[in-house]
Amino acid sequence: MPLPNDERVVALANDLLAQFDAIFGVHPGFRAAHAKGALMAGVFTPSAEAAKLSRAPHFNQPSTPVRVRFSNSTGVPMLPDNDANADPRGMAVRFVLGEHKHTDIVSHSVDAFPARDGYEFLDFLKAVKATDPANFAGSPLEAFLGSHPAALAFVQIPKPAPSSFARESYFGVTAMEFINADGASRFGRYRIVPEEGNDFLTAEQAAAKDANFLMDEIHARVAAKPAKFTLAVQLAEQGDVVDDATIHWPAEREVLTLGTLEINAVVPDDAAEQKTIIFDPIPRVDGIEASADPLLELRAAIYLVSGRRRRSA
Ligand code: HEM
Repeated sequence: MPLPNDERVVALANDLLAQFDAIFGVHPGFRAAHAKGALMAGVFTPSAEAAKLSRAPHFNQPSTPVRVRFSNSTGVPMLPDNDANADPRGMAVRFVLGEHKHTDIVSHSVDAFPARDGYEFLDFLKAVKATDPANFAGSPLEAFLGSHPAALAFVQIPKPAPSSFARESYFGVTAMEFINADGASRFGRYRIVPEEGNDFLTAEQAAAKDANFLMDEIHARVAAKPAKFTLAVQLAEQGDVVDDATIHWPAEREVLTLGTLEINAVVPDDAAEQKTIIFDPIPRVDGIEASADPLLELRAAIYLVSGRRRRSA
């Protein structure tokens, strides 16, 4: 997972990291975003259709071990699981293809993102930091949302707390390019859907929960029986915009099942492994390429910078 060659991307990643620090505080040894999480182990089994879409190894071999990290939003490591700022939740998946060989999916629980690129996201974060929620009228955030419809739509999407990390759906948001053994290519966006279906809490139910209810629940659930998800991909048609995460494709686009994720074990040295593992939004595997969405290269840079800082703390 190298840093991009483009110095502007690396500089932007550092500016964004500084902005996360300004909003959430610096918490050595933790992620600058999605700081609180739980790391699990499991296995991915592909569907027969997966190999027709992509020649990537995990879509063509019988099964592949995975690491899965569920997380709360924000860079606050002790954030209560029932805090309204803990949504969207995160789900990061690593397909372990060999020693030092892997490919990842980094997804969250809304099918949207507030900004088209990192510069716009930085402006959004600056407006958040400069705004007192108690005095929203006339604030920098009100002005930003008034002139950025995708950001307004993102903040207005309901984000109820799930009853379990295993009762929530997760979305890759940015498009990837899938290439099969014949060289045929299709663009698509990942979605990860729980086998037991979505289940959300009302605000009153969430308020009655304790601060670690989701972390405790997923540990207990996985110790008792596997948590299962369907990995799917929404496929773009000719002419769909594939390099802008703020533009949605029509709901009727085909959704292809790629396989089943079965999470069946708690990682013994959870805290230490969470500190070490750095998920990568760019696939870096034969058969799946990053689209030209500018969020991808930028995210790869900031996850690496944030991850190296965490490891050295
Ligand atoms: C400009 C856009 C974005 C920025 C600047 C950003 C920033 C960050 C940072 C700094 C981290 C911590 C990385 C680490 O220390 O390992 C992180 C983690 C994460 N982000 Fe983003 N992010 C962006 C977009 C997104 C999008 C579009 C999604 C969902 C599709 C997403 C989902 C996540 C998740 C799930 C994690 C936790 C990964 C883990 O468990 O290690 N982010 N993000």
